[in-house]
Amino acid sequence: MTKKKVLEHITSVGVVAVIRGNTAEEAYLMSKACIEGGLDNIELTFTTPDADQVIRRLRDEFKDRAVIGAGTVLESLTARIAILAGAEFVVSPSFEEETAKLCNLYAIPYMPGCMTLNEIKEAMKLGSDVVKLFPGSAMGADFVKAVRGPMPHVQIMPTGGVDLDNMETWLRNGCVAVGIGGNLTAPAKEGRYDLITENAARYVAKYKEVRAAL
Ligand SMILES: O=C(O)C(=O)C[C@H](O)[C@H](O)COP(=O)(O)O
Repeated sequence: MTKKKVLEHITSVGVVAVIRGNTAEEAYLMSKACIEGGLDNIELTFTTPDADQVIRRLRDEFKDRAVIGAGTVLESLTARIAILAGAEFVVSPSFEEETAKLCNLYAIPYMPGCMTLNEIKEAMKLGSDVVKLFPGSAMGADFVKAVRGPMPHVQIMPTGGVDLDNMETWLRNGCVAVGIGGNLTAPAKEGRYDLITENAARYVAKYKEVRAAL
């Protein structure tokens, strides 16, 4: 998929599943459960053991059904490994210039975590079409509304503490998408992947409902 199509897909589904597995198998099963629930933007984080192999496995199995990216990419070497494994987008908890350049070189969307206007500006100057607000819970949805005053063109995706209850406020304040980890995948602790599928379907439906009302 082209960079443009990946970004369109992320912002049209509006929800990114942040997958942080204790094992590679758990991360694979979490991702599969989300895709089965219609949440087909998968951010496979690099705290997961053998994350690159999980990305490759997901790409092989779901390449026509889902967009598979990499999360918790702390530096450009990890970004390159992720891209070689098939990652179609790259997410970091902070902004990292070398990673931005590397992603641009391979035409891969880079969504870095930003907490200040200067970080957002630097990320956009280096080609990030969507910036992640992280940790979203520490900043709050009012931050997004305020930033979009002077910068109405900025596309923000909050991550960290987003759930089914506060998602609407984030979207109403101007976010283009949200990233959701723990609140989506918690049932994996009891091996209840069926509940992850249900959660995923709820998040996708909620996004559609809120977007239609905006
Ligand atoms: O490391 C990254 O690149 C990340 O994307 C961090 C994640 O956004 C959060 O770990 C998800 O936070 P929760 O939804 O509260 O579980």
